[in-house]
Formats: sequence, structure tokens, C-alpha cells
Amino acid sequence: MVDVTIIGCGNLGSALITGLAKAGNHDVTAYDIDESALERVASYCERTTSDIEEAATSEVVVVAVKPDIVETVLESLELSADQTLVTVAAGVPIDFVNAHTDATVVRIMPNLAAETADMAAAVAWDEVDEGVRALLADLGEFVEIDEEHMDVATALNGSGPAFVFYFLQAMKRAAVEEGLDDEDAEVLAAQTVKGAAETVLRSDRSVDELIDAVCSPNGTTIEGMEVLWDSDLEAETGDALAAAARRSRELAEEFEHD
Ligand SMILES: NC(=O)C1=CN([C@@H]2O[C@H](COP(=O)(O)OP(=O)(O)OC[C@H]3O[C@@H](n4cnc5c(N)ncnc54)[C@H](O)[C@@H]3O)[C@@H](O)[C@H]2O)C=CC1
Ligand SMILES: O=C(O)[C@@H]1CCC=N1
Repeated sequence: MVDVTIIGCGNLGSALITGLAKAGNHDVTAYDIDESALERVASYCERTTSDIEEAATSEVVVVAVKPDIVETVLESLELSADQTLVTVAAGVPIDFVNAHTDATVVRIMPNLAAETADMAAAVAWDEVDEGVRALLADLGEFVEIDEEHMDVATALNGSGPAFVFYFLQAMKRAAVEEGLDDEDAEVLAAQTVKGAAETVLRSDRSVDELIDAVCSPNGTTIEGMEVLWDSDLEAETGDALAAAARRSRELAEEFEHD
């Protein structure tokens, strides 16, 4: 059992807590200044606290507050060199966090699918941290990247779930327009996205080969694919990703000027 504290139990912090509870390999302490946030996660963790000193005793301390609150939290958090501080905040550089703590700093870009242990995460570290590696492995898939690529990771796997939710909803709405029941359409759209993603992760075939495998000659799929290939969807998706990455770089600049 690795002791982990999650500081900030909002959307992301609570997803991490729920996912870790599912895996069962961590002793989790939840800390927040908002009592109602602690109440919402209480059944998924070993303890909740609003005492920062108690929160600071774990081997791994994850700071999951909004980027503009990170500095306040770091200033109240006394960690030692044998502890690890994990930062998840968009745009907050490792150097900034290092300047506020004696702990080893690991920067990750997680996502909301931590809740079901289906998280995609990118991690940047000077040296592999075994405690964080085990935590990430429990929550889904992760890749190691250089910190300079954190902005694009933030856009791809941090913001990415929202982009996929949007696409899923567009598929669902179109099916409802064609007459399908709303709930049935949601189940079919969501399971289709999940299955397609699993297929990409588990298959040796490229995405283009997989598209080809669904497109029967003179069948239905090719008719839809022709519409997508003729559309601006690929360019628009690229623009959405670029806009999110640009915002991550902007946030980082704010920290460099501090
Ligand atoms: N929401 C997402 O999908 C993702 C968020 N992140 C990062 O995670 C961080 C948190 O984002 P969200 O969970 O969406 O925000 P949120 O607003 O849902 O949650 C933040 C939590 O921090 C708490 N908080 C505020 N001040 C605090 C303090 N001084 N001490 C302790 N707790 C405090 C709030 O009460 C709240 O429960 C951000 O830095 C964001 O960039 C990263 C990847 C994905
Ligand atoms: O929108 C945001 O700023 C955070 C970071 C990545 C996902 N949510």
C-alpha cells in the first residue's frame, strides 16, 4: 500500500480518488477546503481531512487544484526530500513547483477517465518515480514525455475527453434524429467510441487499416466516410487541439513571469 494524498477533490481530484479506490492498492487521504467536496469522496478513500499537516504526511502528494491556486497550496505544504509531489495543473511548469518544495516533483497530465481506471496520462520526470509509476499503471495507460511536450499532451489527453464527448453527442443526436430512442442512442454511441478506442489500443493494424476493415465494398460505412473525408472535420479537430495547446502555453507564460 502506497500512502497518497489528493489535495483538491473537484472534477479531477475526485476522479483520481474513485479510480484509486477501484484499484485498491493505495491508502488515500483526501484534502480540500470545501467540506462538501470531501463529503462527496469520503466513501472512496481511507480518510478526509481539512488539516494540511495531516495531508502532508503521505509518500505521494497530488496537488489537484486550479492552476492559479497551486502557489497558495505549495506555500502551505511542508514536504521533505523523501516525498513526491505530483502536479497535474495545466501550464504549471516543474521549475515553478520545484522552487516551492523540497519533495521530488513529478508533472503529469491526467484525464477524467481516472474515475473508471481508463485514464490516459502523460508524465514528465527527471527520474522514474516507482510510486507514481504504480499509481499511473493502476489508473490506465501512461506515456513518458519531455516536459516541453506537456502543452500538446494537455490538449490531447487532458482536454481530449471533452472533444470526444462532443463527437459522441453529435453521433447520438443524429441517431435520435433518425428515430432511435435517446437512451438507446447514448448507450450505442458511447459503447461504439469505447470499443473503437479499445480496438486501436489492442490491434496491430493502423487506424487507416481499421477504417478500411469497417468499410465493406458498396456498403454503408464508405458512404459516411466519403462525407467525413470531404468535410473540414480533420482540420477543425486540429484547430481545436491547437487552441487548447496554445492556452496551455499561455498559462505557462504566466508562471514564468512570476
Ligand atoms: N478537469 C479535468 O478534466 C482536468 C483537470 N486537470 C487539472 O486539475 C486541476 C483541477 O481541476 P478541476 O478538478 O477541474 O478543478 P475543480 O474546480 O473541479 O476542483 C478544484 C478543487 O480544489 C479545491 N480547492 C480550492 N482551493 C483549495 C485549496 N487552497 N486547498 C485545497 N483545495 C482547494 C476546490 O474546493 C475544488 O474542490 C487543474 O489544475 C487542472 O488544470 C488536469 C487534467 C484534466
Ligand atoms: O481545461 C482545463 O484547463 C483542464 C486541463 C486539461 C483538462 N481540463
